[in-house]
Amino acid sequence: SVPASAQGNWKPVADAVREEFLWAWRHYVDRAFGADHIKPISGGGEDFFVEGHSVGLSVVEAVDTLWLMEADAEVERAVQWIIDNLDFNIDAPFQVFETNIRMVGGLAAAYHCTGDPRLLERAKDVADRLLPAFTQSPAGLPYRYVNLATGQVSDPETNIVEIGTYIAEFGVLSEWTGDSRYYDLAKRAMRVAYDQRTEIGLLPHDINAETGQWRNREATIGPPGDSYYEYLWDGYRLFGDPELKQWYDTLTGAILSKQAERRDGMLWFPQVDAFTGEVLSREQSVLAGFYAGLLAESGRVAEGRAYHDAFNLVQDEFGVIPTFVDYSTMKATRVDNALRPEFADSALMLWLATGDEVFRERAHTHFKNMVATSKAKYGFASLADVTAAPPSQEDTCPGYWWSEQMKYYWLLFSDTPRLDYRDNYLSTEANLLRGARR
Ligand SMILES: O=C1NC[C@H](CO)[C@@H](O)[C@@H]1O
Ligand SMILES: [Ca+2]
Repeated sequence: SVPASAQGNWKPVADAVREEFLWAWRHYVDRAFGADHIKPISGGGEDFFVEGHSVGLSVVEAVDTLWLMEADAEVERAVQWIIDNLDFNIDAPFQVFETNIRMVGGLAAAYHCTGDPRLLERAKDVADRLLPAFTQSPAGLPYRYVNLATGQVSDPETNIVEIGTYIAEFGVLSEWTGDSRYYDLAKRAMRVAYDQRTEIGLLPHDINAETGQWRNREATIGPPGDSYYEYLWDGYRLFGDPELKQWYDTLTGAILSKQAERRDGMLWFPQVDAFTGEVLSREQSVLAGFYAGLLAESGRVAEGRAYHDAFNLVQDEFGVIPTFVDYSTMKATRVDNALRPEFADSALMLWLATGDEVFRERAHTHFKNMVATSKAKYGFASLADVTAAPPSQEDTCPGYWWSEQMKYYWLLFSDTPRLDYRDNYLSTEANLLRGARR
């Protein structure tokens, strides 16, 4: 039959995405409801943040996706679980960065979609429990862990992602509660890193939360550098802060001139020494794929296209993009892939920026290959080896699967009336913080 795209009719693909999501959701509800993760091969549940202390991560990550898919009875079930069970008074250290993008962001998105003030209360509650990580730090850079019950902080050996990926979630909390503390603490941490950019305008990625001193020399747009840059632009996009735009433009100018490498019309971003610009590694993390979308969103459309072209070459080569590929050899240097969503993330951003059908085609391939390789008895499984025939699965499904790629596919193919396609914002965890149309 004629492929959906040739008909210009993506509805069958949108229906397939929704069907797969609800199939996986029903198994999660039946077998692991309230667990952070389902184990999709055995049907069990597992904790993500702290052993023995699940906080319903997959429920919180799924709410806005269910809402956008108009699965309103399931939204109701998820919200009821949160109201009845979610209590953050847990005497254990939680990772500040992961708790913010997943739990603060997930609850904020659930509030944005449903308007239920009890969800905003819980987003504020868990954010307030993260604040000691910021306020206890002499340099204003958050420690990596905080005990949600006692406020005890730990681990200053951090990186620019974990000190710099808060302004979207903290910023909407400030906007929605009228308390500017959240925004101010998030921005202050970003400023510390920016003010220490090197003479060639690049940032190393590791930093000490107590002294503010750099802990390494390597610069990367992949982890653990990626969402620091993403949130500079996002803070400007969401709140119009011209200083954040100026920091983003300055650093992006340096990255494009000192950290980009062109090969056969494609663009790559090697790891380089932040002080000298010397190339240290040509390995590309699958997570770096988000950067193609960020470049396009922030007006560097040609560069965004060229970087997505590069990752599309990798997708064509491997079917599912390996966690690390060395682009000088096109060999996988890490063969697993934990259901990583970044290629689909940037496909959506590039489609929104250009309207070019090629990005829907690429995301369609990403979806088909995911179903073909990750589908297991009770849900979708991370892959241990994408180069094996067939690719081997792991008995785990990451929380971001419920928030990210299934939402990206749905928004790409469904033309849902529940999203303002012209003015919206998805966080780095794809939490919808602007653009829900109730
Ligand atoms: O920013 C992020 N980094 C890692 C995960 C997806 O790979 C997810 O938590 C989020 O997209
Ligand atoms: Ca992300």
